[in-house]
Amino acid sequence: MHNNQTLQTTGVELNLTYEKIIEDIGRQHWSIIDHFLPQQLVTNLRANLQVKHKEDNLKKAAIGNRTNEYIVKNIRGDFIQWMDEKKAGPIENLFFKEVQLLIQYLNRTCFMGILHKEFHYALYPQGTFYKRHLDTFQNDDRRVLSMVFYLNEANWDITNGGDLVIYQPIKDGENPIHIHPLPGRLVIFESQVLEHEVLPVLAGERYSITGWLKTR
Ligand SMILES: O=C(O)CCC(=O)C(=O)O
Ligand SMILES: [Fe+2]
Repeated sequence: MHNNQTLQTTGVELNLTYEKIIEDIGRQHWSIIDHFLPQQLVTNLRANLQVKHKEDNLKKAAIGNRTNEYIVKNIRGDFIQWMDEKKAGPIENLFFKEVQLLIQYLNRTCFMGILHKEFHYALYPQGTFYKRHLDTFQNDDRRVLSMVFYLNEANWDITNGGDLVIYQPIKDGENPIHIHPLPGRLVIFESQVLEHEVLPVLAGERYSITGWLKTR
């Protein structure tokens, strides 16, 4: 998407993690980065989510946009809470700082024009899933990149299920990519291009933060 000349003229310091994301997305529309967030931050964000759950502050996720929502249990079964950056505490501030650094890099090196972001915590109890969908179906064509940060316990076992499946279009058909929701892992993909689903959680509780980088 750019060359070193661009990097020099924009005065951005080369960052290999961000470069990998840009390169992966250019080639295949998605990227996986393990240990994107520091481990302690993952632990603290998970604790935040568990407290919200315990205090009954999570709401059943809905389909539709934020002003016109309806709950359809056979499409998605997760519980969510939108994050409010203005009310963020120290832990969430660290999270938003990490996201902002990536946005700055994308805007300066690839001129992606990302102006907004929105994130929510998500908890999938055992037995829940999110059927195949496109993230821009919710009347939101401003979503450019989808990001999912997995916050599962360190001992999360892949037999717990809850894999994210990304349906990568190929020449004659599609190639399903199975991604385990391992703690500390970030998955980032093009919201307008890739259909995906969350397979049923077979055991345990699946924790994450999901969000979107948006234009306009
Ligand atoms: O949690 C995941 O792996 C994906 C969630 C998702 O697709 C969504 O919230 O739109
Ligand atoms: Fe999605």
